[in-house]
Amino acid sequence: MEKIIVRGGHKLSGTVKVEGAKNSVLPVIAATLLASKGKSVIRDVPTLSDVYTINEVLRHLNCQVKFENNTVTVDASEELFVEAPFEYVRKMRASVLVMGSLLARTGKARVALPGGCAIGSRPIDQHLKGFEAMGAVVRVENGFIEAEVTKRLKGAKIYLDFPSVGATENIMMAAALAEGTTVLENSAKEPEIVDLANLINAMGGKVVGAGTETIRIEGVEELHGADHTIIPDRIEAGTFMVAAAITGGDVFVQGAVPEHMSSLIAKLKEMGVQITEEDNGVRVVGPEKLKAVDIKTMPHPGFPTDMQSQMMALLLKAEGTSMITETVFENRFMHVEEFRRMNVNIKIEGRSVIMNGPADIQGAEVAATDLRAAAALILAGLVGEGYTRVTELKHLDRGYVNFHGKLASLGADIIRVKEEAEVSEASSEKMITDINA
Ligand SMILES: CC(=O)N[C@H]1[C@@H](OP(=O)(O)OP(=O)(O)OC[C@H]2O[C@@H](n3ccc(=O)[nH]c3=O)[C@H](O)[C@@H]2O)O[C@H](CO)[C@@H](O)[C@@H]1O
Ligand SMILES: C=C(OP(=O)(O)O)C(=O)O
Repeated sequence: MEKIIVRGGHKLSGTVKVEGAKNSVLPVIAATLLASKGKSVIRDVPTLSDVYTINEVLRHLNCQVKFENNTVTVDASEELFVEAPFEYVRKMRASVLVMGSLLARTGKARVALPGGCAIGSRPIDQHLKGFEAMGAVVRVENGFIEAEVTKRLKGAKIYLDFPSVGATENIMMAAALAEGTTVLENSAKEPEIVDLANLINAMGGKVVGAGTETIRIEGVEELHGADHTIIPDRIEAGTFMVAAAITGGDVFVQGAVPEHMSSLIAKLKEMGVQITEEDNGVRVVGPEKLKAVDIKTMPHPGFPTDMQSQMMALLLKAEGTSMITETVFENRFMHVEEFRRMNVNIKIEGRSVIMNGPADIQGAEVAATDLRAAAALILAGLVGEGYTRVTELKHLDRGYVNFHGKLASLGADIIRVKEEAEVSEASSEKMITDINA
């Protein structure tokens, strides 16, 4: 098992470059299934375990997929298979995003039931409601969801009960090849939705209104491959902005798009963090003292749930009482228990947590409970007294490329080692002196 070891107390400075967005690339690769002609070339693809998983899903569905130099090339022109088995869906819930494209292309899709995960039960009823409205018959049998349509999907008017990101994406993909027009109301407005719509349009599709709450998709007979570059990852960018802020550092986050992060920028400014929008990125300067604020996660453009745990790390160091309310997922506070090992006092009250800072964070052995929790624990470790050792890095690798390496390049005292070879594999000169302290 691997672990990341971080020793707190270093201000970060320098430039860090943001990767392509994980939450964009997964639906975009799923959408390449829609192309019955030509190859799709997807650029700025991060080397994340989730990307390898979605590529495997496509290969399993009879596509040819190449991944080199941050570019994924997909040829989906052969007849497609229709089943995404449990082994992939278990690894990554976003595998369910192939369902809309498969159903539209082949008239059938079989996807293993995704089940819950550490952050909540995560049902997909809104995805299925959309497919049914377009004429599909949906069954759940033997642990699989099966959707089938006798002829072609038909455009429909669909209202989502909640602006679900995945449901908006899956329905958009299905509607792209349906007969007639689909109007999707109360759709998600995340930048990743706009990125997916841009790809579908580049493939010959007709999607308007992505990024607003009403999306109109006029179905076309056929789509072709396209060349598309993924937008920068606003959550990775936000995580490095918090890293700069928490250490009182000065970091340029290259590639960060401020318009994608207005709620985060507003909250960081309220806390006293200096943020300057520059050409091709944002510069973040952390203050001597951080101010406490309250945060409520919401669908975009509200505060992103995917930044909730990282903000919790930052608010632990703020002066005064802060409250975070999580409204998107019902169980996204698993990291609180791990933070408590670091000598901090966090109270959970229903869907909110309350903190009274600044905390005297102490290094500890902690385990990542999910992807963003992994990042948050490392962020806390950057300002902890002594060493923090973070395990369960499979979560981190789903969403961050070389996280420890990027932090080290900004001056953090951090290494990644095999657990049993903690000392011999340590590469940091600074840390190796008393790594077992
Ligand atoms: C790969 C990807 O892009 N993942 C992101 C996507 O996940 P994902 O697409 O799964 O998130 P959704 O927006 O669909 O889910 C938000 C909430 O709606 C509920 N829900 C969703 C669909 C449904 O049919 N029924 C239902 O009840 C979910 O359980 C959850 O409580 O958006 C989330 C919310 O911004 C982010 O945290 C994830 O990082
Ligand atoms: C929850 C997340 O991702 P996923 O939906 O892929 O689990 C995330 O990116 O924080």
